[in-house]
Amino acid sequence: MERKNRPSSIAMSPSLPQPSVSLEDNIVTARLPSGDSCQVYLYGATVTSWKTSDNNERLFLSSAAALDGSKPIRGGIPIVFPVFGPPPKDHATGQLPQHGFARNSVWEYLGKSSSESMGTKADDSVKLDFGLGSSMLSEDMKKKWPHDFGLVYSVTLSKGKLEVQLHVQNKGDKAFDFQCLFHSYFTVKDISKTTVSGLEGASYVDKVRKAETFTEESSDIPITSETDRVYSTPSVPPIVVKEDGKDSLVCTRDALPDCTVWNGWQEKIAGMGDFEPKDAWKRYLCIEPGTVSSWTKLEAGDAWEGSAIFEAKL
Ligand SMILES: O=P(O)(O)OC[C@H]1O[C@H](O)[C@H](O)[C@@H](O)[C@@H]1O
Repeated sequence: MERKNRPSSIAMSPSLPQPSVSLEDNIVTARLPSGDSCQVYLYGATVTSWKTSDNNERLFLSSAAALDGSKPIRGGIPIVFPVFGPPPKDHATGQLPQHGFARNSVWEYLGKSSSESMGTKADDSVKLDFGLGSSMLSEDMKKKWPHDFGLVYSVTLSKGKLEVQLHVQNKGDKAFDFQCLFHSYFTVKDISKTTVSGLEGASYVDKVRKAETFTEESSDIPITSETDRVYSTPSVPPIVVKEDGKDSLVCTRDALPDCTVWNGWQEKIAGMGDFEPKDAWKRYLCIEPGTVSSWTKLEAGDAWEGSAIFEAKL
């Protein structure tokens, strides 16, 4: 029957492109309408891929990286927590593995949120949250670091940018000390044409020169041999990687006063079983923002947050 005064159909606005997020085989993949994408393994909550809309892979991942949970992933952005490097034997972290347990624990995917578009424009960023708590550690690890803690790691992908943020909560009744760092491996086209600026005047511990402390004099540091330095830059200026004299990556930091600059060079990389191809030392540079030159003390019930934003320029 034909209805009188039939309401006219409501005009629908064409649906706007949204970020897509999937969880498959313990890997979270996010893609923006702009074409930017990232991939995060629940193992270590390690970001293993960050591609900008030009389809350029910004992170270096070794082709021999163990991706089966048998050891930390070589490449991408492993998370260092609660200790950087070999743990000092006389410290509460003394029994833990190199760089702690966060990079070789299985994290939980807590979900995604995207920027509010209010239906007026396409969402242009997506935030992925991952959690790790004391109850998720192996019995062995719990014994080695018997603290009640909660970590929330957020990875935010937006056009040309990747933000990583770590929230640390002390859920126990005793204070604990920690260090943390984002051990980011970036791709570079040619290490011999790569420099790092933003560190002039900073003091650094040079692990290649007997772990002695120096002051950086160069405004544009060339990487010409094995480099393994922990810079302390309390005023957190942006750190800029330049390729062929042009800015290729800018790293801005919040509450992360230190930054390691690492390239193992030919000989060191030759001895690393999970680093392939062997000539890839020419095509990667680790820029690792963190807080590692001293301990951060977290009182019972307190929380701490640190973050870094990586912006692709080229
Ligand atoms: O082999 P890993 O435990 O992953 O450590 C890889 C590198 O991490 C940091 O950058 C350290 O400063 C280096 O000394 C170390 O070689």
